Amino acid sequence: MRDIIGPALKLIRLPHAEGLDLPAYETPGAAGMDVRAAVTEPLTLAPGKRMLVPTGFIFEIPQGFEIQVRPRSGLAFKNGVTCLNTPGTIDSDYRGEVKVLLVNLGDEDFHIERGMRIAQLVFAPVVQARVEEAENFSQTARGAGGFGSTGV
Ligand SMILES: O=c1ccn([C@H]2C[C@H](O)[C@@H](COP(=O)(O)OP(=O)(O)OP(=O)(O)O)O2)c(=O)[nH]1
Ligand SMILES: [Mg+2]
Repeated sequence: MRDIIGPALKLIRLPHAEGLDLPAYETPGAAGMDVRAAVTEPLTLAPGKRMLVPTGFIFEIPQGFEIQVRPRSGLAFKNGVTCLNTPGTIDSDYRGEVKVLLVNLGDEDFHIERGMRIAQLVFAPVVQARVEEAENFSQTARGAGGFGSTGV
C-alpha cells in the first residue's frame, strides 16, 4: 500500500464487516475513500424509497476534522441512486457505525449486494466558529445583494 501523507484515521471493524475491504482510495489522487455495503443479504431499494445502509466501520476522527459521506457519481448517473442527505456529516465525536442514507431517484429497483461500493468518505478539516451576537457589521459593496444580484 502506498504511503499516504495525512493524519491517521483509526477505525474499528464490526462483526458484520468481516471479510470486507477497508474503505480505500481507488486511485492515488482520489478525494474520497470508497466504502462498501456491509449487508448480510442483498437488499432491494425500490424507486422513490430510501434506506440506511451499514458500512460496518466505526471511525475515530481526530478533533478538527470531519468525514463527509458523498454519493458516487456512477451510481447516480447509471441508477439514480444517491445519498439523500449529501454530504452526510460524520462528527469527530461520533462513535457509532457510519451508515449511508441511500435514496433511489431512478425508475428501477436497485439491488444492494454485500461489498458493493455505495458511497465515498471525504476526510476534511473543519473549524468551529465562536458565535458572537452583534449589533452591526462592517459595510461591503455587495451588501445584502444575492441570488443573481451581480447579473448573468
Ligand atoms: O450520512 C450520515 C450522516 C450521519 N451519520 C451519523 C454520524 C453523525 O455524527 C451522526 C449525526 O449526524 P447529523 O448531525 O447529520 O444528524 P442529526 O439529525 O443532527 O443527529 P444528531 O442529533 O445525532 O446530531 O449520525 C451517519 O452515520 N451517516
Ligand atoms: Mg447533528
